[in-house]
Amino acid sequence: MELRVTDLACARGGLPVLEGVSFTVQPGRALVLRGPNGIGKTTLLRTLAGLQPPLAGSVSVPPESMAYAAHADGLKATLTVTENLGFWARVFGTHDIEPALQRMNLSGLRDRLAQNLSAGQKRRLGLARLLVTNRPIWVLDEPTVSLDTDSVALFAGVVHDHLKNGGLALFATHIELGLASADTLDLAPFKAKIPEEGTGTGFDGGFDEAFA
Ligand SMILES: Nc1ncnc2c1ncn2[C@@H]1O[C@H](COP(=O)(O)OP(=O)(O)OP(=O)(O)O)[C@@H](O)[C@H]1O
Repeated sequence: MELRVTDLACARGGLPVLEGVSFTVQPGRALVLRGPNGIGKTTLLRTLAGLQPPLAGSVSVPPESMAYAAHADGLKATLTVTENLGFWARVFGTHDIEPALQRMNLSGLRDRLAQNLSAGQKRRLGLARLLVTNRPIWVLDEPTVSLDTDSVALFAGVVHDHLKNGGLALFATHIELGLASADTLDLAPFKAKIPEEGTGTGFDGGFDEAFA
């Protein structure tokens, strides 16, 4: 199943962020979204994953085909590693969590509460969740944050296998994952022209600048 995005426009906090975004990702391929902080990588991924509606344009596959992993790991703090994975396996209709535990090197931590995991271990659990979703399209926002070198390599291997099995992946990341088949898309040309620009206030319409 290919992912085709056509003339997509998206907004955050009521302001247009990106417009005219078009690309296609074929099965077995990965696309890395690039661009400076605040350009709209997270906003685009959230829109693709169906967490917010687009302002315009279309996405060729439904959100139900996608597994989305955001900055926040979305873990249940008071459940153990296996309970967390079991929960997600039930949500996504799969059963066997053992391969995911082993693949993300979590077997030795299976009975630890999620709240007692280190940042990198939490991240590995968040990524193990991808493996129990059984969904063909992975939409990943900065998936390697907090991971050490070994864990980044582990994760790259998991993504590689996903692509080899006909899945596809979309990332926002500044880290080089060493995936031979990864293409990149620079989002700078798609920055939305917003009315606040050029009013002489020096404020470019972004909220992060307002609170800096
Ligand atoms: N909840 C929000 N309400 C209002 N504006 C927001 C909100 N979240 C983000 N924004 C703004 O929307 C714009 C796009 O943010 P987004 O998080 O998509 O960028 P990004 O490219 O993912 O950035 P980074 O590389 O820093 O993660 C930024 O100007 C940001 O300040």
